[in-house]
Amino acid sequence: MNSPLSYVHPTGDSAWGTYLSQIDRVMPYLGPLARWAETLRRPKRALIVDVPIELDNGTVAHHEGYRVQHNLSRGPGKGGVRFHPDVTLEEVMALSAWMTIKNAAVNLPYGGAKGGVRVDPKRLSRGELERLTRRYTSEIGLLIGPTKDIPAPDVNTNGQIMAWMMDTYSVNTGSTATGVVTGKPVHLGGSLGRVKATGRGVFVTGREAARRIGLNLQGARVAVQGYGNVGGVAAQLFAEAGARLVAVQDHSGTLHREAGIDTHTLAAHVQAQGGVAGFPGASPLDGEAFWDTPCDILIPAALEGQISADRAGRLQARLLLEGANGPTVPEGDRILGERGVLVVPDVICNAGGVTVSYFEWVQDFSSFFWTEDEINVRLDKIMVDALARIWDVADLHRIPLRTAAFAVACERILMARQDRGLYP
Ligand SMILES: NC(=O)C1=CN([C@@H]2O[C@H](COP(=O)(O)OP(=O)(O)OC[C@H]3O[C@@H](n4cnc5c(N)ncnc54)[C@H](OP(=O)(O)O)[C@@H]3O)[C@@H](O)[C@H]2O)C=CC1
Ligand SMILES: O=C(O)CCC(=O)C(=O)O
Repeated sequence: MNSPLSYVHPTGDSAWGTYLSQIDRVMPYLGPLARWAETLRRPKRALIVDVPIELDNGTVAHHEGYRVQHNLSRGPGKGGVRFHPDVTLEEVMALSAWMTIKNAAVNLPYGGAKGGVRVDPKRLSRGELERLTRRYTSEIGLLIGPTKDIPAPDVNTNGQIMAWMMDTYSVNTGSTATGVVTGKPVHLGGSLGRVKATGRGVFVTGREAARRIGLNLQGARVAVQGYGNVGGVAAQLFAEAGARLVAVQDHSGTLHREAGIDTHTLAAHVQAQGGVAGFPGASPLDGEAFWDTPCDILIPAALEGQISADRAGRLQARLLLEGANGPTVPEGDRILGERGVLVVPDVICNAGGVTVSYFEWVQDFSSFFWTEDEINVRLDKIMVDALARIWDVADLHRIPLRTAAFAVACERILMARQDRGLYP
């Protein structure tokens, strides 16, 4: 293929390269729908925006922001917004594509989208963060809307940022548009259960996978990379089920305690100190040694590309639950398969967040709100049923769960593409 667009031929283990290799692997299972598969290799549209803000010291700083709508065949775009100093267009493209696959894998009526701003939010004051969020929202206002594309939290974004996004969009359009973002505070049209939903989904898929391979959660050793929204909640739910957190890592440090780390005290420490480093209830460990820690379940819940070929060859777990998006590079994935490590892939494992985002969006449209129990029961059922369907396809073709999840999702996406046709 001869294309001036660099995204068609990414290099190395970039997130977009990882995604494209996952598409390559699903091709033999698409039958006649393979005719439409090229559409999955190209984002439908990508917007790059300049986000200027006045800093507290009076200077003006410019930040690059993105919103990518990878595919809208099954419904409006849906996916989070990331604030991180390493965010790139190519990374947001990959994250938006994984949203397309994820939303279809759990059968939500959405396409896939994602956004990001290249900024270190930890260096901004609250006022600077609010100005950045509002300006970014206005800039991507061309694309977003309750029936067009609905952002949500991702790394370094939260309910407060969603509240500012909702307010900015509402002011700009002269309406109260609660349905323009999900992951909002509950008193502003948010849903009960959304904050914990991604970690809960990781736990539910992990519980089901463990049951199927005969791994008892009682006493199981869990290692978690990233103790934020996803990793922190998943660790707490596994601990409540009788497992013990033996190792944890974030940017600030790595901790180990064979007898188990108290997940609630650690969460309070992270909240107060900004990271796991210095937590008195465990011993510090060298960062790379995290990947050699004896454990039964490993949960990468930080960023992409963490499980390299080398780490895949060393890690000790029987079960790998991808809380993060894209944590495993293709060669790492191949090695894990050879070593018999069961990988529950991101596109199903961390789909609990977007599932409860969908519940939030539905509740906003009807202005009728559900109880937390109703939400958790429905979430559990959707995750269990989606995993069961993917497991059946994996068994049928003797393929990894990731390829099976892509097969289920791509069939739904490409059927929609085929039936809608190409021309307006
Ligand atoms: N929030 C959601 O609903 C969803 C999130 N996800 C995915 O889950 C992952 C985590 O997101 P979320 O929990 O929301 O983000 P948070 O910002 O809440 O937490 C991210 C965590 O990852 C840690 N981290 C970041 N970089 C590194 C690194 N290089 N090494 C070790 N730890 C690191 C952070 O530590 P530190 O603060 O020290 O940098 C922090 O503990 C992402 O891949 C995200 O896309 C997927 C589905 C939904
Ligand atoms: O809740 C959502 O809409 C999207 C969450 C997200 O960004 C993700 O699943 O990666």
